[in-house]
Amino acid sequence: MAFSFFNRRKDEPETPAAESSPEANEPRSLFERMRSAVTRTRESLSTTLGTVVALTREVDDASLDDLEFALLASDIGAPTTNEIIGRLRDRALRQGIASGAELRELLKAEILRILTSVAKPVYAPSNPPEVVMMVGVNGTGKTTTSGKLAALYRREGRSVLLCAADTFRAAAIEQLEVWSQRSGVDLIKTKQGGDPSAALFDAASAAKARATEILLVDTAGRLHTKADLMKELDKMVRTSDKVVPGSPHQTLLVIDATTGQNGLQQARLFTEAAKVTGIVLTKLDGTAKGGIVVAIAHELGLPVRYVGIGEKIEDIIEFDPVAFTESLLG
Ligand SMILES: Nc1nc2c(ncn2[C@@H]2O[C@H](COP(=O)(O)OP(=O)(O)OP(=O)(O)O)[C@@H](O)[C@H]2O)c(=O)[nH]1
Repeated sequence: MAFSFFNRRKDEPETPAAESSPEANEPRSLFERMRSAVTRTRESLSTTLGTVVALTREVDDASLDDLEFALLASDIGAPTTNEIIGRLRDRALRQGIASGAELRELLKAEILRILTSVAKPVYAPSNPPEVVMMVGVNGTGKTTTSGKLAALYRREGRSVLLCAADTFRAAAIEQLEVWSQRSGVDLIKTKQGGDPSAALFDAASAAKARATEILLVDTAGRLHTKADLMKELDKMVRTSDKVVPGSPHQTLLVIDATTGQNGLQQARLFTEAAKVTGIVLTKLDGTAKGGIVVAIAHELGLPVRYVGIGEKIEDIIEFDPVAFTESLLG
């Protein structure tokens, strides 16, 4: 289990919370940060779950119906909820589960099973750079995630380069420039309205020449239905492969957790059009729809790699199925 600690760099801006509370300056464990990120989902789940799995309550059809309702309310979605409830019903009958506490443990095991079944290790290529592209619809947090990841990898001691290939949105390049300064990571860019593949060509060539370990590519927001923008994405992939054969090594689809089932639907259509290797789920901090993590794993078969838990530079954590499940139901 990767319960790692993250420290704020000295030159990063402090938050108002950090100024007012001495504990806020202490590095928090991944588990604590995950637990705080899913607070709203946990609270919403536990209102119903609390009564369903109260120690004394018997496991019957009515309690399973209540549980089904609680799971749907957290945006786990109908197909995933049905699968979980079906398996819980079987096991409750087979194993003679009589108490809510045991049912809670079974539920945790089911969620963990779904999340770990899609977890895959990421292997860096033998020759740098590893090219990682951020893709997704508008406003999900691609630029912010690129900046946060640049800082995270830097803190881990890896060399990083940023590429501003979102030449579409007016402020995207300037926004990434700010993240580049904050994280101390160089940025390769072109002008607004320029060809994103040209920026990527330059960035991949520079990363190769400098033997930079990771090249993070921020791309423009696009819908899978916009044929011209999807063609542009194809061109970027081909360009990347030409400069660094076999790349991009990772294509991370950035999804906004607050959009819940809508985000899942967008993701489904997006994965059909682009070769997505993993998910970054942003804005988990502001939503009671954290169950979407489980739906993504079950319905898309894709691992969630990172979750965004706020707007600050350190507000990103590597997704850990055990930490997530314990935070939600522990
Ligand atoms: N609370 C919270 N806000 C976030 C998180 N990630 C991103 N945001 C905010 O979401 C908004 C959109 O983020 P951007 O990074 O600009 O989104 P984008 O995907 O690059 O946008 P386009 O280029 O238009 O597609 C910004 O206000 C971010 O601060 C997160 O994990 N939590």
